[in-house]
Amino acid sequence: MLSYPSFVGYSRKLMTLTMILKNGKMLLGMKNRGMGKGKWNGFGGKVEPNETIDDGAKREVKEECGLDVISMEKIGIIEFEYVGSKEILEGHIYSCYLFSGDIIESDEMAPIKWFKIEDSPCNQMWIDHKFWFPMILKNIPFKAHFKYLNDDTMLDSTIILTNSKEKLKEPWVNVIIKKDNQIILLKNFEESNYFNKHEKVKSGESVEDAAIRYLKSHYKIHDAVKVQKIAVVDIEFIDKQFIQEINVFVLDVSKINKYLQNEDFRLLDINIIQANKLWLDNKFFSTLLMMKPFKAYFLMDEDNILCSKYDNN
Ligand SMILES: COc1nc(N)nc2c1ncn2[C@H]1C[C@H](O)[C@@H](COP(=O)(O)OP(=O)(O)OP(=O)(O)O)O1
Repeated sequence: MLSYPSFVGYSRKLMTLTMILKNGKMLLGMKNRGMGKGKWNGFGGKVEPNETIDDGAKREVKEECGLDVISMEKIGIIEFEYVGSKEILEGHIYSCYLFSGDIIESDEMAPIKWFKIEDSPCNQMWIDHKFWFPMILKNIPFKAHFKYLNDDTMLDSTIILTNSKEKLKEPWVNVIIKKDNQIILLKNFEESNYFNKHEKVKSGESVEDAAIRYLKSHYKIHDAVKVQKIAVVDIEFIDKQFIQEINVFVLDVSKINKYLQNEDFRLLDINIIQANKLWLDNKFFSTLLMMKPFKAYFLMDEDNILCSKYDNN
């Protein structure tokens, strides 16, 4: 369901961006002019007409921070689009762990500093950085598109992993019980993200049967209970070889009390859920509670969402 935009009729400008890394740190320079002025970034710029993209990347590193690249690896290609422009900036993104020489600040980039990866100055960097940097660290090839309204407002992002052999899908279920304006959480719900734990679908079992099994194992429910499948959510972790397919069912018990007698659960107001960190993102619960079937896709690095897409058709 993850569709990637195409740019027929657009011109392209080739650019490079090299992230220099060493011992858990990355080298960043503060851009003092032109594109990205006032932002910390890796080193790079436009590819010149008579050079290869790799050579352009090495030249820019030398010009902007004085270092000679000994070896580098291209990890991703990012297409940057600005609303209203018919030019795509095609950024070739490299990692470099082997280099020589001394750091020399340039007119264009100063100061230049090593930052611990976990202390990167995110709020003074391009918004897109946090979405693709995990792939640089884990050496996972990717292709991405980021659509900007202006330098500080991103409207849309798409990331696809380009090395993925077709990943296998692993079906799971989850059942949300809704009572009026409240959601029922089981005692073992994930405190951090307000969601009951998912249950794996057994081999040969339908997702519908798994949903009923899930309900029966947690609540005293009537055999004839009707659950409604509302969402299929594909969750791809960048470093796992399978995609978790969560089939999310909803059981609305607003008018039926008998299912919920003597149970060990907690009721949570939807407004409270929406004001807090939710399972996945802010849009998920509100879309779910509209009760119209939808599909969603999330690309994750541990707990961080790198890309999310909804398909409500
Ligand atoms: C739009 O979002 C961007 N995100 C990120 N992470 N990086 C970006 C974005 N737009 C541009 N960049 C990078 C790509 C290049 O590394 C530099 C821009 O290079 P510049 O335009 O300064 O190119 P130069 O050839 O160095 O420019 P001069 O002609 O001034 O030498 O930023």
